[in-house]
Amino acid sequence: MIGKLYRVWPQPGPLLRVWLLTGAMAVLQGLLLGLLVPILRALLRAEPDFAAATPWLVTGAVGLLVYGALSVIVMPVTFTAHMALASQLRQHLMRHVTTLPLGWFTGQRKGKFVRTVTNVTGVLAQLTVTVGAEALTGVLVPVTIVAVTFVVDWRLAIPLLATVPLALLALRRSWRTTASVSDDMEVAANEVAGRAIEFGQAQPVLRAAGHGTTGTARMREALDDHRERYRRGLRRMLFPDLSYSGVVMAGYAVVLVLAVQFLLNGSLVAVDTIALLVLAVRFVEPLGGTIDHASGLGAMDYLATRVENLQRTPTLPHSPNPVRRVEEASIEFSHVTFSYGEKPALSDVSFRCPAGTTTALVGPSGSGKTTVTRLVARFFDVDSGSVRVGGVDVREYDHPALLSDIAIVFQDVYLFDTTIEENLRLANPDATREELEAAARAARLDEVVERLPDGWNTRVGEGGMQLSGGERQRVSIARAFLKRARIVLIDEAASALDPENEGAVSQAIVNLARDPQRTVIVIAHRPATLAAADHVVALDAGRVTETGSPTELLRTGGTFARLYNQYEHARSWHVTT
Ligand SMILES: Nc1ncnc2c1ncn2[C@@H]1O[C@H](COP(=O)(O)OP(=O)(O)OP(=O)(O)O)[C@@H](O)[C@H]1O
Repeated sequence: MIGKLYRVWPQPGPLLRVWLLTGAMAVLQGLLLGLLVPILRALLRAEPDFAAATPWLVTGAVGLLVYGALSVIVMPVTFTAHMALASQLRQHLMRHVTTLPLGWFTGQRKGKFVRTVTNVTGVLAQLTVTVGAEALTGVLVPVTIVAVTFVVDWRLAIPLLATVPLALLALRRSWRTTASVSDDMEVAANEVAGRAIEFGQAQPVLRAAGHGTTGTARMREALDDHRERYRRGLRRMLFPDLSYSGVVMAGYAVVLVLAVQFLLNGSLVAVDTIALLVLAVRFVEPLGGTIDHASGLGAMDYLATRVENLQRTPTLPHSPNPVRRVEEASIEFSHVTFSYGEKPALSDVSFRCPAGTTTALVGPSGSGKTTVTRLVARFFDVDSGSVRVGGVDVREYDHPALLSDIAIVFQDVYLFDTTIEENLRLANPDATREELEAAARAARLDEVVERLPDGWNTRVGEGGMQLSGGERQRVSIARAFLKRARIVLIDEAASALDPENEGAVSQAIVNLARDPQRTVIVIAHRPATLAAADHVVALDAGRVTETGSPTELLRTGGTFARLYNQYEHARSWHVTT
C-alpha cells in the first residue's frame, strides 16, 4: 500500500516529510521506553546507584524535549501536507483527463470523475497524512521495542518479532475486506441516491397515483439492498478484526509465560523482567490499537486504487512526429472497422468526401452515423482500416491541431451559463464585432439575439436552458462559422422543432454547406438538408449500403429513397382539430 500511495502522488515530497517526522517520533518513543532498562537496573537495587542512572535520566530528558518539539512541528507539517497533496492530485487528474480520448467521457464516468476530483482527492490526502501516519506509529513503536528487547534478552524478543509480521498479515486482510466492503457499499449508496433523485423528480406522477408518501417499490428495494449489504459487510469484517486482536494478544501471552518461566529458573533477573514486561505492554498497545485504523486504511486503499485506475486510463497514442496542419479538408474512410465493445459499430466502411463537398449520412437508428463523425474527430481510434483527413491518417496529427480545423454541431448543444456573446466567442475569442454578427446572420442567430431582452449580453442559463433546442443549435452553427473550421460535423436534430426553428436550422446548415471551402458531414434527418448534399452515404448495421448523389439514389429506390419519402411523409403530417 505504501508503494501505491507513493505512486498516486506525482510529487510525494510533503507525504515523505510527514512520514519521516512521524517515523522519527515513533522510533524515539520506542528508544525512550528502552531507557527504562538501564534506569531500573541502576535504581532497583538494594542500594540505588544514582550516578549510574543519571546519564540515562539526562538522555531521557533530552529525548523527551526533542519529542515535545517534534510534536509541535508535526501538526502544521501534517496540515500543510494535506492541503498540498490534495491540491496537486486535483491538478494532476485534471491535466490527465484533458489527454483522454473524448469518447471516454460517458455520463457515468463524468460523474465518477467529478466525485474523484472534488471529494476523493481531499479525503485520500487527509487519510494518508492522519491514518497513514498513525498506522506507521502503530508499527514502528513495536518494532523499536523489539530491537530494544533483543539487546536485553533475545529469547523474549523472538515471540515479539514473530508477532509483528503475523499481525500485519491479519491487518492487511482486515483492510482489504474493508476496501471490498466499501466498494460494495458504494454500489448500494449510488443506487439509493439514484432512486432518491428519481423519487423527487417523479413526485407529481407518484402523487397522482397515490404513492406520494409511501415511496416507490424501486426506492424500497434500494434501501433494503443497502441495509442487507451493510449487514453482510459487518459480518465479513468481524473475523479479520478478531483474528488480528487474537494474534497480538497471543504474542503478548507467550512473552508473559516465557518471562515468568525465565524468572523462576533464574535466567532472567527480576528487574529486567519488570522492564521487559513494561516494554511488552507498550508493544501490544500501539500494535493492538492499529486495528482501530483498519477501516481508515481500507478506505485509503480503496480510494488510492480508484485514483490510480483513473491515472492509468490510457491516453490516445501520440505520433512521434505529429502533423500540425491540415493541408486540405478531404475526408476518407478506408475499410474502417470499429467497436465500442464486442459488437462492431462500423464494419469495413469505406467512402470519400472530397474537400468542399457536403455528405449526408443516413440510416436507421444505431446504424453507426454518429460513430462516423466521432472517428473523424478522433474521439476514438479505429480497430482496423484508417480515417484520413487531407490524405493524412488522423492518428498522425497533433490532436489539438486536427480539432482546430473541425467544428462539431451536436444534437444536444451544451451552452455555458454566461452571455450569448461569450458562448459564441468560445469558437474564436479574438473575433471582431463584424465577424460575430456575420456568423450570427449566417446561422440565423441574429433573429434570436434581437428578441432576447439584453441582446448579446443575455445570459443563457445553466446548459443554455433559457434557449430552445433549435436556438441552441443555431448558436452551435454560428460557432462553426466563427471558427472558420474547414470541416464541420453536424448531427441534425432528429426530433421535431417548431416550424420557425426547423426552417432556420435547415437554412443555417444549407448556408454552412454552400461554402466551397468547407467540407461538411451531416447526419441528416430533414429533406432540405438531404437535398443540399452533394453526396449521400447510407448506413445499415454499421455497413455502407448505398453511396451516390441524392438524385441518383432517389432514382434507384433503395434505403435512401425509402428514408427520404418517410421524412417527406412525416413533414406533411399535421394535427386537425
Ligand atoms: N459510447 C458507446 N458505448 C457503447 N456502444 C455505443 C456507444 N455509442 C454508440 N454505441 C453503439 O454503437 C452502435 C452505433 O451507434 P451510433 O450512435 O453511431 O448510431 P446512430 O446511427 O448515430 O444512431 P442514432 O441515429 O440513434 O443516433 C449502436 O449499436 C450503439 O448502441
